[in-house]
Amino acid sequence: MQLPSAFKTKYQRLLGDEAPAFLAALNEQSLSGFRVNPLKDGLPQKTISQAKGKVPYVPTGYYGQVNGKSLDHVTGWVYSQEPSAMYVGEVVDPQPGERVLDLCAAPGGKSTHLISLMKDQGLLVANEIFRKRALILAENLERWGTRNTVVTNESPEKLEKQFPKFFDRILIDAPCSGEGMFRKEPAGIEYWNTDYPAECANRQQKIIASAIKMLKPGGILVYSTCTFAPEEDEQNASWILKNYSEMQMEEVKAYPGMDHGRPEWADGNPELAKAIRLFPHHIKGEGHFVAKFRYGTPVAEKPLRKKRRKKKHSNSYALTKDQQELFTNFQDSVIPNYQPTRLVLFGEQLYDLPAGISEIDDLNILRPGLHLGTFKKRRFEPSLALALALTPTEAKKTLELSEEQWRQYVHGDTITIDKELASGWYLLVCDKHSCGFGKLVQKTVKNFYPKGLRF
Ligand SMILES: C[S@@+](CC[C@H](N)C(=O)[O-])C[C@H]1O[C@@H](n2cnc3c(N)ncnc32)[C@H](O)[C@@H]1O
Repeated sequence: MQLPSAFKTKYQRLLGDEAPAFLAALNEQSLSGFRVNPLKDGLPQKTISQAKGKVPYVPTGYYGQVNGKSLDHVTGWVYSQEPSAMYVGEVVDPQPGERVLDLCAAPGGKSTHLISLMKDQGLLVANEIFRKRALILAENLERWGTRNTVVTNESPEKLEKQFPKFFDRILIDAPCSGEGMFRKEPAGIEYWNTDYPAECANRQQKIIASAIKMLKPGGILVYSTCTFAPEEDEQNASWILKNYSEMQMEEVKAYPGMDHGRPEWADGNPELAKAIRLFPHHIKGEGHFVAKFRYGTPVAEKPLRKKRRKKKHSNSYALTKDQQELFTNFQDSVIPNYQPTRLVLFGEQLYDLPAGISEIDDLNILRPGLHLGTFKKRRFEPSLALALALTPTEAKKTLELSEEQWRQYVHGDTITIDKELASGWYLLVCDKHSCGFGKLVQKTVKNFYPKGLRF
């Protein structure tokens, strides 16, 4: 790998004797990993059988690669994520029932991890500023099968106005100079110049300022980057401590192979050693920095009688009587135990909006919770997202597919079965993986797998 000479000189100066090992590690192969999905009803044994061991600091993490066309991947039982990046979610440590914001979330590695740790209870707002990337984020979260995640496509400045002092935890996985990913994504080297880290640091401070306004008293902010640059790492952590007297650093546990933050690379404040650094010459993974802060002390929560703003949307998202009946009929016959939190209608699309979020009018929302399906002329068509959010035991009507039939299904073919079954909607299941809905008419399963996802 051809590293810029100014980059090498910088890290020779900062790392001294360690620099040769550091620079040599950047010329080695990057490491792959994956996390398994605890929201699904079982383990992705096929993918796990090809793993190259467990990641010691992430209970759901493995070293190894995922086949993007495998049943495990397509149905969201695994997420491909670089091993160092997996530690960030563990540091955030979100709890079931909390309100959590992943402010820079696409493509969704950390969001899928956070909602798993939350056991899909509470509220995760996964935000991405760029629309194209936000669409990928929504798709990855859909595959993961989460009910309580809302995907927004907003700037941090816009969100701060909607959610003042709202979140228990916020993750800023900041857009950065990406030095830690050079060996995984060498194209990033082309953007690098000596001023780039300072430019990124400036942008990161604006994001941090917005995030702090959205933290509840006592709330947690985790700030992470995938760069080695002190300007974006310790110097930004120090900027937080200097500018926000309520923000205190919390110790991030350093597992074997992890380094502490380097106070001497900022203003010497010993608190900065509470952050951690992941260097590729010390750990099996790419470069990362993670710092954790607490915002003041918690105050007792007021009962929820505060009136935030007029609920002008309360009727605009409501279902008509006919639509309500169509959905209830589907629910009764296929998923009688599914209890929606709040049904909301966007055009013809029906969603289940998680509890805890009401301010949806003024936000650019790509996914207002779980997509349940679409109303067509006098019928309701359940979505792939709903299928992926259900375990087979949650459906009253399931249809077992062989792996070969599943391949036909994701290819868009109709499937013929040899049993006599009642016509209607079925949750399609292959080797315990819920994989979509199919409509049985006589012995033919009509294919509703989205055209854009077929392969
Ligand atoms: C490091 S990536 C996030 C990776 C993601 N957390 C994951 O684990 O998959 C940083 C994200 O920040 C977004 N971003 C860029 N500029 C931003 C800004 N000014 N405010 C908020 N997010 C921004 C990028 O588009 C990018 O998706």
